[in-house]
Amino acid sequence: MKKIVIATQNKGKAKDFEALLAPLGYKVLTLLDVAQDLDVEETGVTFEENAILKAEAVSKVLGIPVISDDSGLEIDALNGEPGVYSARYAGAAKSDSANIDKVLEKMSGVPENGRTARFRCVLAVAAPNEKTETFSGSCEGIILSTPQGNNGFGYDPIFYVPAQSKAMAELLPHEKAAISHRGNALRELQQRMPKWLDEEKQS
Ligand SMILES: O=c1nc[nH]c2c1ncn2[C@H]1C[C@H](O)[C@@H](COP(=O)(O)OP(=O)(O)OP(=O)(O)O)O1
Ligand SMILES: [Mg+2]
Repeated sequence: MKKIVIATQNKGKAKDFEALLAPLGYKVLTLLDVAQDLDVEETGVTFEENAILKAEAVSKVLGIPVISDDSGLEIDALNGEPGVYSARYAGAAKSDSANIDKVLEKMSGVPENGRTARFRCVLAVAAPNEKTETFSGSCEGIILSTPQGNNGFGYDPIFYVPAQSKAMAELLPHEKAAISHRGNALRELQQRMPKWLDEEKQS
């Protein structure tokens, strides 16, 4: 089976990537499997910058091609917050439930037609001696006023997907994969697969 390393410490992302890549015949490994303490500081101010920082740092340390994911939630009523700060919105401890509470508090009193938002995902593909490439995807939704559903991770319980008439956290992994920002970015990557990544398929 082909193996691919995703440069992430996030278990929720790992599950999303498994749902996306297992059907394509890839075994997904993450930093949780191969380099638990490899933590890259996210000093960029855009998803692209942070995705590139993570992919290049991890590819350099491991000496192999990797894909990184930098993603987050943009809420129109909050001028695009939490954006690139989504993981750290309620503090450095990176708590999903504290982040959700902070969003719900800031959005209290905002009527339904003003609760538009989107998830964004930028994937960066880096390899030793190759030019790093990025791919992006988004997914439109509405911020709920109470959490719904137990699947997924992060802000999924407060992100309503009109196209599915469900919260993201109510979708099954393959249903999320079909419509998510991460799925859309990965499909973009597949369309413009860097040759050297395609050739890298390990057995
Ligand atoms: O599908 C998603 N469903 C719900 N929430 C999501 C999703 N995708 C990103 N998000 C939120 C979670 C986290 O608060 C932030 C990502 O931050 P981000 O820095 O990219 O990831 P992270 O620090 O958790 O892991 P890592 O950097 O090791 O990949 O956006
Ligand atoms: Mg991060």
